[in-house]
Amino acid sequence: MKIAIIGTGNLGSSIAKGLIGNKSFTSLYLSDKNTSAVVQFTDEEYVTITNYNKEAVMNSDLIIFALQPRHIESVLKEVASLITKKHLVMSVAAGYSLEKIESIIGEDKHIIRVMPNTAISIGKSMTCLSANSVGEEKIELAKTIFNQLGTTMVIPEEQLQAATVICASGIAFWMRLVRATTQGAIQLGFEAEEAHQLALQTCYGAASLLKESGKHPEAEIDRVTTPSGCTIAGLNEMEHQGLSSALIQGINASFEKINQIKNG
Ligand SMILES: NC(=O)C1=CN([C@@H]2O[C@H](COP(=O)(O)OP(=O)(O)OC[C@H]3O[C@@H](n4cnc5c(N)ncnc54)[C@H](OP(=O)(O)O)[C@@H]3O)[C@@H](O)[C@H]2O)C=CC1
Ligand SMILES: O=C(O)[C@@H]1CCC=N1
Repeated sequence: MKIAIIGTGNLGSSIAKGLIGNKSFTSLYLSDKNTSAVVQFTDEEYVTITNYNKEAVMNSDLIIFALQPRHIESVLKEVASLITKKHLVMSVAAGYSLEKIESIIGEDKHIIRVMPNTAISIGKSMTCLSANSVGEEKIELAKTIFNQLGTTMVIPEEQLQAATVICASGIAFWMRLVRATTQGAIQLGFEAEEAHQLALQTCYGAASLLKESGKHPEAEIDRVTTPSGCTIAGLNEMEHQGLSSALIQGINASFEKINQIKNG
């Protein structure tokens, strides 16, 4: 498959890294005003780095627009005349609807909104997908591509904002929890690097345990909380301080914000 990524910033370069790691393309165009985030891929086979969005579109079948909401409209207009019914167009822009994309490139085009997270660079993204009606024909192809870079879920477009908060912003929320645990461990006497390793492997173990056992988190928590022990003392204090409530309120604030993000 001939793929182009237009916009190679934080997410575009992460998608590029994941695709290159998988060698899942016949050619890959990486196009940006400033290509510094992908200069490391200059010598990769079948990869072309360019400043010309039109060149990338003309040489590709699948075009992934990885631009900020305030930039995507002008870039879509720039390349609209080159996009045909043969192309599959994907957008990762948060809050930028299928309807808006259709209004620029035409509703007869295959369009899929894709919401990955930065773990796509290492093939561990949770990626949500929503297609326009024509794009439904290509949803299996999209799943095949992104299943190689993690796990996918096809959802209605109305849920894509919520999925962005839980999965795309969510990776930052989890990282903050790892960081806070590290800070706690340092206070208990570990060196910073040791503290980081302890927090990270424990977080990885918790996620892996839930994934592999299929159990509810509380069932696993019950196996850890010795009666009158230190775990329940810590958990209850965290809840007295509002841990679950803070997380849920943060998720709600993030959701309110994403619903305000417009293309401007
Ligand atoms: N970062 C993340 O984890 C996630 C981001 N998203 C969404 O992905 C999109 C991209 O986010 P992110 O990668 O963080 O943003 P970045 O700003 O890091 O990347 C966007 C890139 O597009 C470039 N660009 C701007 N205008 C043009 C143009 N006319 N032609 C070519 N390239 C251009 C920017 O260049 P310059 O900097 O010079 O303007 C920049 O390098 C956003 O819509 C965001 O909502 C979705 C999920 C996760
Ligand atoms: O913070 C943002 O707005 C973007 C969308 C999700 C992740 N980054």
